Amino acid sequence: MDPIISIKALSKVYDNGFAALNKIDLDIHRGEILALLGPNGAGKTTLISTITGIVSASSGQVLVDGHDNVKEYRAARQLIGLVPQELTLGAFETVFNTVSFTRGLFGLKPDPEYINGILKELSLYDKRDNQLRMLSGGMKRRVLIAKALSHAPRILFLDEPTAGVDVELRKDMWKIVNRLRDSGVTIILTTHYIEEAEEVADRVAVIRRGEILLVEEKTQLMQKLGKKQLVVEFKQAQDGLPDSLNDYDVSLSDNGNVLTYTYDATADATGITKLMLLLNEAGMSLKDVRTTQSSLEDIFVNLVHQDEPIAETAA
Ligand SMILES: Nc1ncnc2c1ncn2[C@@H]1O[C@H](COP(=O)(O)OP(=O)(O)OP(=O)(O)O)[C@@H](O)[C@H]1O
Repeated sequence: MDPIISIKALSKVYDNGFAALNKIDLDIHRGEILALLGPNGAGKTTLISTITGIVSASSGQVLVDGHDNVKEYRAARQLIGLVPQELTLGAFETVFNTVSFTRGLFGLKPDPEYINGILKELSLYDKRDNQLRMLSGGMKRRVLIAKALSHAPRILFLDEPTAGVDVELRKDMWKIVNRLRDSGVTIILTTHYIEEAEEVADRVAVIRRGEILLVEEKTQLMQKLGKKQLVVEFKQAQDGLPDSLNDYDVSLSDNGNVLTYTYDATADATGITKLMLLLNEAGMSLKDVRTTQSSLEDIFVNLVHQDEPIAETAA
């Protein structure tokens, strides 16, 4: 199937000479949830802004369902809903009118029933006649989501949707994301909450210094890069390990009380059965055994912070 968004050699150099995107190539599949992960300043917002036409690219091309996002801006933009990171709303308009007006900007006929449905889903319905300036920050964020959905877009961009929002909104947001996904909407989100990406995304793209480091199915990424460890606790501390374990990636810790074996969980033979036999033969009695698996967060930190000092994390 054709990608719904096709990005080719996309670069952005800001007026001050800073290169925020460097020849990005990325295909976004129809109906997927793609999480864009990257440290602060990696270029996530610039990428989203360039695709949605808020920022102009320095070179390269973006096709949105076949429409060039510059030459056929209206056709491309029509397909896209964007929930920006910043609260960008007027003050005196009412909730309902703001959302309805945004729909009108896309050249669509008013549809109060549809708009009211969105407002209900976002717990904004009883505030529909309130002026925006009367709303709390969380409620304003809900209005931004309602605006983004006002023209029933086929593609939804969420830039840091849950940064600083309360638990209720986070839950509502994932409910909406799931409903949209079930109806075939493609969703691209940036997040600092890696466990969120781990939970909701189908694919993960890691971006660093304006370059895509990798883009991969989440489950494959975790299998490929995720290491599994078997942790064995002994009944008695061990002075060292027998030679029979020389071929194993094992280490002793905790004053000889704990052995850790790192293995590839995707391999046909993990070596665990043999290892257990060898430990038994060596007379090493076990008190406890458990396994641990590296999370997407471990993988991400390893990837992104290779050869550079640890950057700031969560916004
Ligand atoms: N208008 C601008 N002019 C010059 N540099 C800019 C401009 N906007 C962003 N940048 C720089 O481009 C880089 C990428 O910024 P961007 O906001 O895209 O990153 P991000 O990955 O979204 O970061 P964060 O996670 O902090 O939101 C940063 O170094 C930023 O300082």
